[in-house]
Amino acid sequence: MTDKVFEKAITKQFEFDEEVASVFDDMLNRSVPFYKEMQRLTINFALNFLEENDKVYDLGCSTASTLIELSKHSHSKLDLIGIDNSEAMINRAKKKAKAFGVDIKLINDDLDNISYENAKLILSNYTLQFIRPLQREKLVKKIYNNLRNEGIFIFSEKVISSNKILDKQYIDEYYEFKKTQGYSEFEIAQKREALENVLVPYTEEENKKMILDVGFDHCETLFKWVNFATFIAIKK
Ligand SMILES: C[S@@+](CC[C@H](N)C(=O)[O-])C[C@H]1O[C@@H](n2cnc3c(N)ncnc32)[C@H](O)[C@@H]1O
Ligand SMILES: O=C(O)C(=O)C[C@]1(C(=O)O)C=C[C@@H](O)C=C1
Repeated sequence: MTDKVFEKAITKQFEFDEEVASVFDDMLNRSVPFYKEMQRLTINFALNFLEENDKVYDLGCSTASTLIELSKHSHSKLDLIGIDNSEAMINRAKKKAKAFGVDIKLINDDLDNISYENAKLILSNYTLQFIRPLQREKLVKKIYNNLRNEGIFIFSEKVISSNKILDKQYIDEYYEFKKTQGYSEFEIAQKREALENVLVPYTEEENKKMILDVGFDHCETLFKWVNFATFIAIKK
């Protein structure tokens, strides 16, 4: 279904509710530049590190697109677990996984309430940005603690620039992208307002610092388009 969520005047902050979930795959494809390429890279790099029966968690899995693609491309049997606190997203994820014949454990809960023990790989694309900064640091520490030695964390985030002039250019460039995807200036402005204080982006450097501060041995940028970045972090 096509995303028309912000064609009408907004009455509340952005939420991953039934209305958003029903158009989410289209929303993400049209709102995140190179989303499909980012997903392809996430999967290819993930597969380099995975072996038979490894445990893989997707934190904020939404409709389970990434886990379904990972499963389709893996030659080994993997233990796939997706977590999302939006019931509407998890319901869609369950239907999609069934339709694709993919075995994924899908859990409708807050990321705080679940242990990701013994994970070889943790994925989290465009989810940390929705976690309050204090909680975010705690969650990243938990991710580190739950990963096995030599475990991998791949995550993507909307990012800002610490340079005010460049940051304004980032935003302008991103809104130009949204226009090319068929969003009107009204829809863009409405969504911007709805996301205010809900999506809290860090700079690329702040993201890397947060990762290294909790103990990861290595963190680097795998992919970046202006204000969207994908990172890979390795635990020793
Ligand atoms: C932008 S979407 C993620 C997109 C998805 N990773 C993908 O690539 O298709 C963010 C997701 O995180 C979920 N989320 C946000 N905060 C959460 C929390 N505290 N616990 C669990 N899920 C959360 C939302 O419900 C939403 O589905
Ligand atoms: O920042 C925006 O305007 C976006 O649309 C980005 C973004 C994201 O990065 O998650 C925000 C909410 C939706 O989940 C889809 C895309």
